[in-house]
Amino acid sequence: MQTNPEIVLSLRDVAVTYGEGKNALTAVQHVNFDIHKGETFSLVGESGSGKSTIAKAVLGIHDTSSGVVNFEGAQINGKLPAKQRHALDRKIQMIFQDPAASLNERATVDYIISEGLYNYHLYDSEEDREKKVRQMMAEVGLLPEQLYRYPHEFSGGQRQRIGIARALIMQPDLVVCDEPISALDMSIRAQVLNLLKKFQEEEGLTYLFIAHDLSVVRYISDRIAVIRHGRIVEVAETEELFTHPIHPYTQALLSAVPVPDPQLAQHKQLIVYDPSMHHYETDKPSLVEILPGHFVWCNKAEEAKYRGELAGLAG
Ligand SMILES: Nc1ncnc2c1ncn2[C@@H]1O[C@H](COP(=O)(O)OP(=O)(O)OP(=O)(O)O)[C@@H](O)[C@H]1O
Repeated sequence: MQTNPEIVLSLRDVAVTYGEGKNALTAVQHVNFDIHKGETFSLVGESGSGKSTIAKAVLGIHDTSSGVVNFEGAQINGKLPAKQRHALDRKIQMIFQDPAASLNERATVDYIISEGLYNYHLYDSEEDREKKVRQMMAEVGLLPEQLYRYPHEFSGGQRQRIGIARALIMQPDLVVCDEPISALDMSIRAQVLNLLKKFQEEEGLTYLFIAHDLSVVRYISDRIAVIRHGRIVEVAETEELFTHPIHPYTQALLSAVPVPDPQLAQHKQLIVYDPSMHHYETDKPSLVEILPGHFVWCNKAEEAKYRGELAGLAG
């Protein structure tokens, strides 16, 4: 791992609230993480845990109620000048969960993939634009004769390829992938994941990846943040998280999927979930670095317990 990687995105103590007054719901709070250039950072958690809310805060679709979102060194939450917003909307692209719902059914593939190029005048001539679109189509595995077809003429997997082409033709610095394969048939999920991986390797792309499927997250991610009830409870590099899940919630989440990993199975037997650990009255919990690069949301007593368990494991 690089010692001083470039940080593309950073969130500091971010909270997002929906609604107002007595109907207000704080969907996420105390969200802290950095994403480095070229990495895939994933948010994993159950439905309703706040994954998409974090994505919306990053994309500026929903305001934050507190905290700071920094992108390439500049703060991007709160009210931004129109020019800065416009520039950001090109640099941060999104790949959606449901390719059927996210594509304009009345537009041809040519138009859908070109739309960002039109909006940002990213071509020299009509010939240049078409060349860019055809090149992008080839890269995502679509055929030249499909250029003037409409989304309904494609399968789910092909539609997601159109969605990927539409996002990546903008040469973004960050791509937010919100459950990009969960609406697809099992048989084509790996193809689409591999396509995303291929682009990352070729272009050095940075991904904020959202999923609830742990095997997908394990396959695609460099680092993972586990979200529960709107808070990050654990952050670590992928294999570290899967071999040493520390927070009881992460352990519970991981034990719900069959992972053929003896080390993990052994670890699961050693740590027993103790509900008394969730008494937060004694002192305020925070995200504590329990192992290098491995953070867990805990208070002092829990921290001591986790460190004790790890020492026990090591000894
Ligand atoms: N527009 C909204 N208005 C009010 N509450 C909302 C809104 N969007 C989300 N929420 C609430 O915020 C919380 C977090 O939702 P969010 O969609 O971020 O979760 P998620 O982890 O992405 O879930 P899923 O995996 O189902 O997409 C939930 O309690 C949800 O009901």
